Amino acid sequence: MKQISAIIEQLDTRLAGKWPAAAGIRQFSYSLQKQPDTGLLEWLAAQPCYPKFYWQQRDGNEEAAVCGDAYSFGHIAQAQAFIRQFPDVPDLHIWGLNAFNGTADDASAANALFLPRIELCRQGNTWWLRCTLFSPYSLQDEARRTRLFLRSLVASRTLPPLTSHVLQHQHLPAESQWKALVERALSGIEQHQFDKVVLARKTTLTLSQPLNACAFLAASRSVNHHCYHFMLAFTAQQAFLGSSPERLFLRDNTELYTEALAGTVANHPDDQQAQALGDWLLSDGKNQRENLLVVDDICQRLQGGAHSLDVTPAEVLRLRKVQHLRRNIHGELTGPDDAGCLQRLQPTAAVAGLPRQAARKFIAEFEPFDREWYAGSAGYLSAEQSEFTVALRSAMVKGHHLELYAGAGIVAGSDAAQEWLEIENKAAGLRTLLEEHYTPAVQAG
Ligand SMILES: C=C(O[C@@H]1C=C(C(=O)O)C=C[C@H]1O)C(=O)O
Ligand SMILES: [Mg+2]
Repeated sequence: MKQISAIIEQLDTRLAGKWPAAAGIRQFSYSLQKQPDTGLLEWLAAQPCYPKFYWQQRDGNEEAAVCGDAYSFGHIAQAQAFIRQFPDVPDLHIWGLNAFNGTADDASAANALFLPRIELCRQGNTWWLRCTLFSPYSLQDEARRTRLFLRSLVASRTLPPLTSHVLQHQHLPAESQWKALVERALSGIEQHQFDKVVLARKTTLTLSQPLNACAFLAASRSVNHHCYHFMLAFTAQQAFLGSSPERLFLRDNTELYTEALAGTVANHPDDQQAQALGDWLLSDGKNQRENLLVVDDICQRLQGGAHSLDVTPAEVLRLRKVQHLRRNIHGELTGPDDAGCLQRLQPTAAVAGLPRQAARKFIAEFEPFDREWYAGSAGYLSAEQSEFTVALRSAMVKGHHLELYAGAGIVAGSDAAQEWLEIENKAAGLRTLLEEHYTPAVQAG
């Protein structure tokens, strides 16, 4: 990464100049003349600073590795207000995670959004490095701190192979509790407390060695196609990561792109068999209901915030372990308001249920663990464009432990055993990277 070290040297020289001992913000951008020698994830893996965040858009064209926090935000409304304060710095990007419960109105919500000191980005075949200085007190002090930070950056290394293997696993809820929970949800549906509730499971894997989160994400990225790949490393031992197929929203000025991704069947390595499963999915009443409830929820939630909503017919999205029903939703926003979009859309009925409040109450009361980052969102916001993925097919790395999350939408007609298989298949997207021979049973259909 010679180019990167050359840019860092240039930056250092710039920062060594005279800076006002007053509040301020500055941004410097450098384009890379050619493709860096190693990937952005490899570069990020080597950096000894936290937090650090990685993101790759699901079409594979946009990638970012960002680190060092120039400023952090507990709520997207604060992040948005910050960006609006500086219209003369149009490229301010704030990256990170919103927790599942992170859209509560109180601004004390503990989300993990930050304005990075360094961003290394790619769009198609164009790479650039951006450095941001911000201080509410003294740019002079901040320039000095940033120079120290730049000196802590190191060259990329190749990622270590994945050598951890699984010693044991523990499901929460266990299969018998899951069945009881699904029955309880079905009686809530029968009694008209709600139409849909999404129930999830946390599986703790005990590993033979601590897991390198970047190497794990790289392994996932190489096989789990058509997904967003994201990781927030909090410390050297703790990181939340995932490979999710689901867009929460993309905002391009006032254009809004979102989707209803719900309804699931297993995938099959054989194309014909996969197609037969996909055809079954398209015609299955329970899965169509699951998906249409998400469309209803999103359209209701966007009322007053967006108009000219357009919903495409259902299509099948084929992933490595599962296939889903997807309907794309496009609308025109009344204004470029990311905090408003998040508030309206997170959590959608694809990960919570419908009506939202009743479903959330059921989850809070009966799900036997705290979702934390799972089913929240991961991505970025900026003045012009913002995008968040739903933080599914995700896991928390905690040294020797990996906590894997997976959930399924329960609607009238759901069967507890089938829904268990569905979450096994969803969790398999990450789990099989450590247990090659782990094969959840193929779902009926
Ligand atoms: C809740 C999850 O996935 C969601 C639930 C789905 C379903 O029940 O069919 C499908 C896609 C996702 O919206 C998960 O992966 O954990
Ligand atoms: Mg489902």
